[in-house]
Amino acid sequence: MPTVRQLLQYKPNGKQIVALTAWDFAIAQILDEAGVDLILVGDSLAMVVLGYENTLPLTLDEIIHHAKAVKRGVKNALIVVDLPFLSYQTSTEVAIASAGRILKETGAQAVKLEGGHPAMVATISRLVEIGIPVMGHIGLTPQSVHQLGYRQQGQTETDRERSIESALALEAAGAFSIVLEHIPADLAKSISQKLSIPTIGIGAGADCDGQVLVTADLLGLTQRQPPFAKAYVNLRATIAQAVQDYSAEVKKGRGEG
Ligand SMILES: Nc1nc(=O)c2c([nH]1)NC[C@@H]1CN(c3ccc(C(=O)N[C@@H](CCC(=O)O)C(=O)O)cc3)CN21
Ligand SMILES: CC(C)C(=O)C(=O)O
Ligand SMILES: [Mg+2]
Repeated sequence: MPTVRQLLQYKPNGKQIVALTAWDFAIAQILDEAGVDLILVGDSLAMVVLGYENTLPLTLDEIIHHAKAVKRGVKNALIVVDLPFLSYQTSTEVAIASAGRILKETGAQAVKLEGGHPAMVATISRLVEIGIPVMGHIGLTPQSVHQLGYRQQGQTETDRERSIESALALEAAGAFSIVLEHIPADLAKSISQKLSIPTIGIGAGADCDGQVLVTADLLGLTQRQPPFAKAYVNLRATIAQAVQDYSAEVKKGRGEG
């Protein structure tokens, strides 16, 4: 079972980190049995599972409910849980209380917080100090959708420099890894080279130290997905076909359901 410490050995050993999101027992069990290194209970579940327009409405209670189910399905992978919008931004004390609830109530080993500005870096430093492993997340931070939209970040020179500064500050604060979302591949490569902790990319090119994807996108369950998300199977079509086959049998009076 990769602990946070073991995961840190991947980069020096030239090993890529395989990460995916999960939101319930069955999905978590399948990913874990397939050998995924890191399972993220991402707040994207607000959109792909709960049908919200963006990730903002998700509550701490809701993500804890899902993270507990995920934990029951996992034997080996490291479990990281997203802190939902406004469960950590208002003060370090609020962040400690929220992250503490996640570790205590779900059994997950780490939390992820969006942003790399000085106040967030200070909060992360305090969380790490009290024993809570933290994953950073910079570039496109979906909890700031009303300011950023879902456009690629890190395009201007100022923005590139700010991203690099944030990444270095997060590493110095003790983050064990950083998600780089929707930034140019050359910027992600340069950040990855500057850091000793592993970067996990999503829409950030191949030159990161690992990759993460929203599992609903990988499975072809989502109707609207980001341009960088690759579906490896079309489960929407597979499920629709199975439901049609079942319906046809029931209507003929030959179904068992
Ligand atoms: N299913 C799913 N997959 C994800 O990867 C994901 C979520 N949901 N929800 C939370 C965020 C939102 N993400 C997104 C969503 C859309 C784009 C997208 O369509 N970007 C376009 C145009 C954006 C615009 O201009 O508004 C692009 O070309 O960058 C990117 C990332 C990534 N995250
Ligand atoms: C896309 C990943 C990094 C995420 O934060 C999520 O799924 O919520
Ligand atoms: Mg998230």
